[in-house]
Amino acid sequence: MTERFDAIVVGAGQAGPALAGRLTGAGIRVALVERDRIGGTCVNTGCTPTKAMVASAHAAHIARRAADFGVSAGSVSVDLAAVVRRAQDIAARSRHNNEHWLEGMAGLTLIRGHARFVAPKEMVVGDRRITAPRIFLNVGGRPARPDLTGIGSVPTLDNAGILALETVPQHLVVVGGSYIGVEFAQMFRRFGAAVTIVETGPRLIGREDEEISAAIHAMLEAEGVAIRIGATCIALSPAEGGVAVGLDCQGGPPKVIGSHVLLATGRRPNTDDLGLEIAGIELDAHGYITVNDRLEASADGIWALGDCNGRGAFTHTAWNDFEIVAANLLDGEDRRVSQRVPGYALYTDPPLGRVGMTVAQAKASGRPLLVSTRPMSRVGRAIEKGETIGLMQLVADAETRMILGAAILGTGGDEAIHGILDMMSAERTIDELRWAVPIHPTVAELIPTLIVDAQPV
Ligand SMILES: Cc1cc2nc3c(=O)[nH]c(=O)nc-3n(C[C@H](O)[C@H](O)[C@H](O)COP(=O)(O)OP(=O)(O)OC[C@H]3O[C@@H](n4cnc5c(N)ncnc54)[C@H](O)[C@@H]3O)c2cc1C
Ligand SMILES: NC(=O)c1ccc[n+]([C@@H]2O[C@H](COP(=O)([O-])OP(=O)(O)OC[C@H]3O[C@@H](n4cnc5c(N)ncnc54)[C@H](O)[C@@H]3O)[C@@H](O)[C@H]2O)c1
Repeated sequence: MTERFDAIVVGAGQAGPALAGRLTGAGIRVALVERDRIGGTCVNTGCTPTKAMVASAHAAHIARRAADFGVSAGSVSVDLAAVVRRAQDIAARSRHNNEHWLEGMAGLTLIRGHARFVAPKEMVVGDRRITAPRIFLNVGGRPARPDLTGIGSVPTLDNAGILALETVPQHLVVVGGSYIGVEFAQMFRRFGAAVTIVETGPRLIGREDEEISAAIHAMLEAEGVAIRIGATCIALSPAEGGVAVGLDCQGGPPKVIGSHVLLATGRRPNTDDLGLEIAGIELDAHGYITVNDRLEASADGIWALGDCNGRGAFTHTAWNDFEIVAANLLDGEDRRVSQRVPGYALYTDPPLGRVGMTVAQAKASGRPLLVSTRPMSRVGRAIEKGETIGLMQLVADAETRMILGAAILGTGGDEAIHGILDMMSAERTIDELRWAVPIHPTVAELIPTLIVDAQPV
């Protein structure tokens, strides 16, 4: 027998549960289907445990640097099992809070299992058949597994597997020098592992401006991370003491031997096992569900939210997708994903806070620009904290005076960037931001100075 609901939500990651909450609150009967752990990637194997581990790595780093601050801390050692336990406990608390909330949600039927379309508005989950006039897909993504020669012949780690390690690897080879790769590389170096990053591109985190990539490269090298850029991992094979990582590279040895290998070569959407073709739901060339500006898919009555729609790759973008869909359906609003000012942080230490365009993107747009850059070594708060690595940079349109983008790589950069992100969201000009009176001593207090110092490009 087919069970009828007013709405089906597939995936209890970052958008699904919140949407279920709003829908049930409006008297809509919802089936929420989750095949794995409530909370999805962010809570279980992404943001939450990794940022908890970044905090442990920071503690080890500061303890080693204690003498710089006139403090004696003795010798520093890291108990990885305790680090991981702490991170897993924090993730479990978050997951349990979510589970508790969903289990008590009036009007919600929580179904455990893998959902798949069998007709345009009908899905099967195990031996249950469910149908609803509206279906919301929040199915997220998973690590891409590159097609490397010999990949099946050796053990490899991904962002989930690495959270199960109990001892510090002797030598961790990180394949992929982008967001996931550099966060894990720095933290495992600080836990005491030898670390080598192997990156195909000519620089780390290639989507950022060259100055940012260069500063992060220098910071990691200064901590002892070996970096092989312009080196593509093409093969993996067993070697004495671990894994041989075969490289196609211009310079340097064609092989790196590590005790462990982390694959951080990107993510792919969970859209290949949903039966989307049966429902007439179109995908783009990379497997993301095609959506319009209101996050409606190509088939009537279907929405796609979060990482699976390719319009964002972050927890806050998944959450904003929920806000857009809920506001449009329940509050009579006309919210669109194109209204979102894109921002994110990379949690190296110090972190990179980013919003809007890079300087390279702004230059490519052909506008007249104002650009301003300040090294963190000229920021009082950073000097006082003994953390002067990094820089802050802002780019604005010289004619309209609108801020186009900014980066703050430095202590507190993930927080300070909001001073600019909020002004961009409110569509205010640099002239208005210039007259803010920020608090001293902070990193954000230099934002008006950045504006005063901006030069035409
Ligand atoms: C290591 C790492 C660190 C990260 N750090 C950050 C960070 O610091 N900040 C940040 O903003 N983002 C970060 N991200 C990205 C962030 O985790 C994702 O953008 C976010 O989780 C996306 O949420 P989502 O709801 O779209 O998908 P997910 O959280 O992936 O949730 C999708 C859910 O759908 C379920 N599902 C899939 N298919 C089906 C099906 N057919 N039937 C039933 N259930 C199904 C899955 O089991 C999963 O629970 C990180 C990611 C990784 C991997
Ligand atoms: N702080 C955050 O918000 C945060 C942190 C981690 C991850 N994430 C999310 O996770 C997503 C995925 O991150 P990611 O870093 O895995 O992917 P990515 O797509 O950003 O980068 C993958 C990197 O791997 C390299 N690569 C691919 N194949 C290779 C090979 N064979 N040899 C060497 N290098 C190779 C690519 O050149 C690229 O630099 C990000 O887009 C981001 O949204 C966010």
